[in-house]
Amino acid sequence: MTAVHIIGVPTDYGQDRRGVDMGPSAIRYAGLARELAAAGVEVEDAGDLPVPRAEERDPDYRTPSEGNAKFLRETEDVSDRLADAVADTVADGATPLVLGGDHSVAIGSLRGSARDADVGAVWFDAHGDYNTPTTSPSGNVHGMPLAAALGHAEWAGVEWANAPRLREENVVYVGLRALDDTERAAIRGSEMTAYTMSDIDERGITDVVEAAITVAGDGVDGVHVSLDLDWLDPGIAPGVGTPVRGGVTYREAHYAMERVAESDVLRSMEVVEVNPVLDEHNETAELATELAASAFGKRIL
Ligand SMILES: NC(=[NH2+])NCCC[C@H](N)C(=O)O
Ligand SMILES: [Mn+2]
Ligand SMILES: [Mn+2]
Repeated sequence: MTAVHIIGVPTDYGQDRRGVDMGPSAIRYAGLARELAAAGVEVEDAGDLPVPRAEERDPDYRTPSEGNAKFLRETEDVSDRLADAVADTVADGATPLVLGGDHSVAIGSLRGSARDADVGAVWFDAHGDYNTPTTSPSGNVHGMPLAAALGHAEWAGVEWANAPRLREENVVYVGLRALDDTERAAIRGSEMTAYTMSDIDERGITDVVEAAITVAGDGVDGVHVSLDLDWLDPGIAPGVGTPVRGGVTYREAHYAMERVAESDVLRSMEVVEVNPVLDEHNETAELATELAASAFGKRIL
């Protein structure tokens, strides 16, 4: 029986809209533990990592070399603690399910997951999250975690942010549709594999997800799945801070998560960017809960 440990990370340091720190509560309230148990996994809720409120901190405390990256010191602190929690969970033989918070939590998840093993990653997101403190148009670290983990450009050698055993060759995007110009160029120049929404239109979700899991899992010990709720169409997932029209449908999303479960390569997972302040009747949190259950083996029949 798969054991899943839930780790809440109520952080909103990575972007400008308050409320995403309530994501872990909203997802739990939507019945996450019950849904996972129904999917046949043994669930343990490890609670939330303590995260000081952003209002008590100074976003601009940084050295000039850190460029345009807000709350970088706070993000370092959260990432360090999350990396330890994720690595310890994996060492215990369980699968960590990290609840964001914004997508900056991926820095800690990836670093922890790739501490003692080679890992790949599938990034289900509208965005590339491949900015650096100097290329970022917003200064928001939630637009940077993949570049941080891979040590791209100014992120190279930033020890707390790099995932030691994650290689570009094993990183795959699914569902991209909103990239900044410098970010687009960087992704093109990288060894990562990127499937856009057009690829899903053309090839279908079945084909794209199959290919993504194969590439991410090639020659590694396990795969990290990063699920940003803005991957879905905002019509069904309105509770996100940076919505982009033209996302995947309810069934496409479930199918993708069902394939994740079947592939049996999942080492760690995170569900991020649920913002209850922007949500409608908790429907985005409910969707996040359902999708996590599918990723951990919930089946229709
Ligand atoms: N995880 C996210 N929702 N990321 C959105 C990033 C948006 C934009 N590319 C930025 O860097 O600011
Ligand atoms: Mn996104
Ligand atoms: Mn993202």
